[in-house]
Amino acid sequence: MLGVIADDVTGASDVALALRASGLRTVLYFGVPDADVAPTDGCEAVVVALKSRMAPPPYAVAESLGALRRLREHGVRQVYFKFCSTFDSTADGNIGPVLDALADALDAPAVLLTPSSPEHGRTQYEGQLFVNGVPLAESPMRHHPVTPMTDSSLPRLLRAQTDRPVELVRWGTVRAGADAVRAAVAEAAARGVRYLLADALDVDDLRALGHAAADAALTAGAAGLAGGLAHAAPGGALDTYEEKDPLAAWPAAVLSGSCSARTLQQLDVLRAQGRPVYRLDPVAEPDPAALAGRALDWYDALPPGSPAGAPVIHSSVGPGELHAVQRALGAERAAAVLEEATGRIAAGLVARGVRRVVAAGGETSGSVVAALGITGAWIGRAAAPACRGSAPRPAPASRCCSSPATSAPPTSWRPRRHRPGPNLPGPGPRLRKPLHDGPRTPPLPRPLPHPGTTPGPASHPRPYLSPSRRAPGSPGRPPSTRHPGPA
Ligand SMILES: Nc1ncnc2c1ncn2[C@@H]1O[C@H](COP(=O)(O)OP(=O)(O)O)[C@@H](O)[C@H]1O
Ligand SMILES: O=C(O)[C@@H](O)C(=O)COP(=O)(O)O
Repeated sequence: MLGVIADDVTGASDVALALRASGLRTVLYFGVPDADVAPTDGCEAVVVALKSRMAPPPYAVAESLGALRRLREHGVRQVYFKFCSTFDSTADGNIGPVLDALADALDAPAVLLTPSSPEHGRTQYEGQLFVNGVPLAESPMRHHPVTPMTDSSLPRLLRAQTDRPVELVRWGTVRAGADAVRAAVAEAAARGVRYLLADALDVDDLRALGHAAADAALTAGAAGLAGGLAHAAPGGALDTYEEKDPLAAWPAAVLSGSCSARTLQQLDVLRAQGRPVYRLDPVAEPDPAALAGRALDWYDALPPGSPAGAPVIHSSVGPGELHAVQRALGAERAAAVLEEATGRIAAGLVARGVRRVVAAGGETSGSVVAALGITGAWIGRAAAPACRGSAPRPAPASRCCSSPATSAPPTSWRPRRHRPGPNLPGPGPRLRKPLHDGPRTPPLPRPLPHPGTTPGPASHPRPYLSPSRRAPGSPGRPPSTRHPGPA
């Protein structure tokens, strides 16, 4: 069984989707599963979503090792560390430190890795990372609010984060197939090389790499290589999806904290459709609870039965406005205020009857999932490229987390009509069984208390919020909101 440790929520759902699309019955946990949960019953792949991408390295390492321990207790022998296809990180980490810790724990001699994910427009050639054909440092990722990427050289980026030797597996070797890659890895490992960044331009390259790493204890990368590994994995028999659409017809809302170029395009489309749109302004109101309160007041004032479509609450802005906010509040504080406020808004919307939350942004989705107390999910069909539907437990809302970086251009995406909170009937539709996977699907996992939280169904993963990222007086985590009816 394959175990995946992912550094954020959207990355985790991205990789889970890649595994599911390759036919592996895949379960996704938000946070490290509790010790007495048997997440592997009936699963061929288990994904643990952490919120460690932007945390201090020691926290990211500890969380990743906690996830590894739990996965191993449940029979996982092969581990994939999922990081972002745009290598989102700082010079301190967290990709290098987490790789080092996992490689030591698994006694992995040399680790094959690549952020290449051609399905999402990411390719690696001669160790350079391209985003839709543009070098990473020239792509919109250079403006990321927290991890701006200003270098396209993957060896240079990784070497800044680890002392261990890093080399490339060049495209010619990858193209020569799995045996050639295996030989190159063995030869490099014998010379003491520890990380091999593999070029990959298309799905055939990723499959060659997946087959080459089929027996490796540790492999790493984005969703692309995970798909290659799944292709090489035994099992993979789950080839049909139930046709039911779990996301249809329930009250919906869109929450966006991503400032990616793609998200801004998507928001433009929603505005052009005439949807009610509310922008969070953390400079005008830096208290997360009050900021959330203002947004919920706006939501409550929407006319009942508005045909305009699902309302949108966002903080997404282009680079100019982003820098203005960050100058006023500091980048970390702005992010912390907005993440906490967005979690509170998600909880408030669910309390008002919203049952479908579309969340844009990895950190943002992490806050939403934590605030809603969603602890695990079976993976369903992609609602759109890089936009995942899942059936969560406990189930205050169905959700769909979108990775702005990898999601589809905004063409026809159209959440259903908005039905405002005050006039809603009681509980929304219930999820009677895991969606999509049909009769062979095992029962959903029990709720997963995060280490350090009170065990039991009311607890949920605690996202990382360092004291410096918390707004003054903020508890660091919004209160959990329970579904008004049974899950
Ligand atoms: N207007 C804003 N000003 C400052 N920071 C912002 C603003 N809007 C969003 N952010 C922060 O930027 C970060 C975006 O990260 P994330 O949600 O992971 O999106 P992405 O998937 O695009 O990386 C979050 O921490 C979010 O709170
Ligand atoms: O690999 C990717 O690009 C995605 O799976 C991913 O990690 C998305 O992160 P966000 O852009 O923060 O949503």
